[in-house]
Amino acid sequence: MSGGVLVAYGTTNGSTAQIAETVAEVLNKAGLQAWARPAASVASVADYDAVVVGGGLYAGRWHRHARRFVRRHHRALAEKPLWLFSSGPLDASASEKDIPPVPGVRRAMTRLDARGHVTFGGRLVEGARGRIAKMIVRNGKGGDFRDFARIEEWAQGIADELTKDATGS
Ligand SMILES: Cc1cc2nc3c(=O)[nH]c(=O)nc-3n(C[C@H](O)[C@H](O)[C@H](O)COP(=O)(O)O)c2cc1C
Repeated sequence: MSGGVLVAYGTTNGSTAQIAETVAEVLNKAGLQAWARPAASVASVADYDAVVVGGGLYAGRWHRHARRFVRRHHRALAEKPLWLFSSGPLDASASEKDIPPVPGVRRAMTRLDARGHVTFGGRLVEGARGRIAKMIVRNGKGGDFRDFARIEEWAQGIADELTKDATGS
């Protein structure tokens, strides 16, 4: 590994960004170079050895910046080790069972031959942007359902796989 790992994310209220930062931190601690970046800010993925893409879920779809990212860079992504994650459910379900990718993300996985996908719980708290978001919080249905132990464990799996690729062992 020389070019490092890009962890690109699409977020509205910042919680997916924090998941991406955590993934990058675990990869860095494992001795890989990794950077978490907003998906909309990435001009090219050519210089990275591997990519992780994450998006918050909105109305059954990935955040539009994550969708655009995989569309725009699909040729290059198809050639690299790639993992995807989604962040959404505002309950404990994502910690209790494996939640499959939404249809659009499943299609991206197949097209790009992604190595894995996981759905993490989401977060929606006071100050969230948007009318519906505010309504959900006001009705007491918000909260922080991100499971950082699970996020770290998933990221460690990526680190192990990339290290194995690099050493050939
Ligand atoms: C308008 C709206 C629609 C949402 N739709 C979904 C959904 O379809 N599936 C889901 O699991 N979570 C859904 N959520 C929850 C968000 O995905 C969750 O809050 C997530 O953590 C947001 O990520 P972000 O903070 O990075 O933007 C929705 C939230 C809002 C406000």
